[in-house]
Amino acid sequence: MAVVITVDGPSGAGKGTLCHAIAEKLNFDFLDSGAIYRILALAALKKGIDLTDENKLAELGRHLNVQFIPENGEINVILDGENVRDQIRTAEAGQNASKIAVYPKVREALLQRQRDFSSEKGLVADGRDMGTIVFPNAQIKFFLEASPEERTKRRVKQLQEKGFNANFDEILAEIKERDFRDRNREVAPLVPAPDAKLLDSTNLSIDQVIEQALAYIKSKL
Ligand SMILES: Nc1ncnc2c1ncn2[C@@H]1O[C@H](COP(=O)(O)OP(=O)(O)OP(=O)(O)O)[C@@H](O)[C@H]1O
Ligand SMILES: Nc1ccn([C@@H]2O[C@H](COP(=O)(O)O)[C@@H](O)[C@H]2O)c(=O)n1
Repeated sequence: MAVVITVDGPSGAGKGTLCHAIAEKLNFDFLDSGAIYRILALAALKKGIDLTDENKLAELGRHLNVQFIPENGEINVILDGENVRDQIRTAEAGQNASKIAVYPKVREALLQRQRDFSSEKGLVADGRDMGTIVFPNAQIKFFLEASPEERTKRRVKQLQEKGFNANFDEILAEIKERDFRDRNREVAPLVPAPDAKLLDSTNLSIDQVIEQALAYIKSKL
């Protein structure tokens, strides 16, 4: 049976960083499920669909014309022929993704698209409901946490390194708002799967998180 490793947790906990490291180490495929919600929100705005129109969003989600094309270590995201890789990475795109992610019909419309990433090669899946809803039978599950303040510090650093201005208080408020929405929605809220290994990265370096995760994977596989 194809191996699936899930990594769920709040924004900025380090899920993407950990998933890339696991995928590289084990030569697994990688699913960035958050990108799919970001793409759908962007596609809706481009088509003039209101981000509160659940039925139209779900319809668009079922027919989303998107390809992920690797190039020079990056993944280009081609939506209706346009590379939207950078457009989906803004803070606004993250907030819009989290707004449409509350709708059950939207989540249902995107479910199979995410499951289709499962492959014989093995898959590491990054998201909010990977271990609870999308891949409930995954062999290995992680729930990666960090305090909101630490996650804000990381985001500020990340933005400053890219040459953007970053205000700590504003980013902390955005992170808390997104956390609240993700943890309290009625469908597929952000919660650890009962069988997930909890990792708190607040006081761990990237290398320490990767080391602990790989040791756990080795003990399970
Ligand atoms: N343990 C860590 N210590 C310090 N910085 C970290 C750690 N883990 C990740 N980072 C840094 O924090 C930032 C956010 O990490 P990452 O993008 O992996 O988080 P994420 O959980 O995938 O966030 P999102 O869900 O919003 O995509 C990156 O700049 C990354 O290098
Ligand atoms: N499995 C998932 C993944 C993401 N979301 C929602 O999308 C937002 C953006 O996710 P990022 O990981 O790219 O930051 C996120 O805040 C969630 O609302 C989701 O619901 N389920």
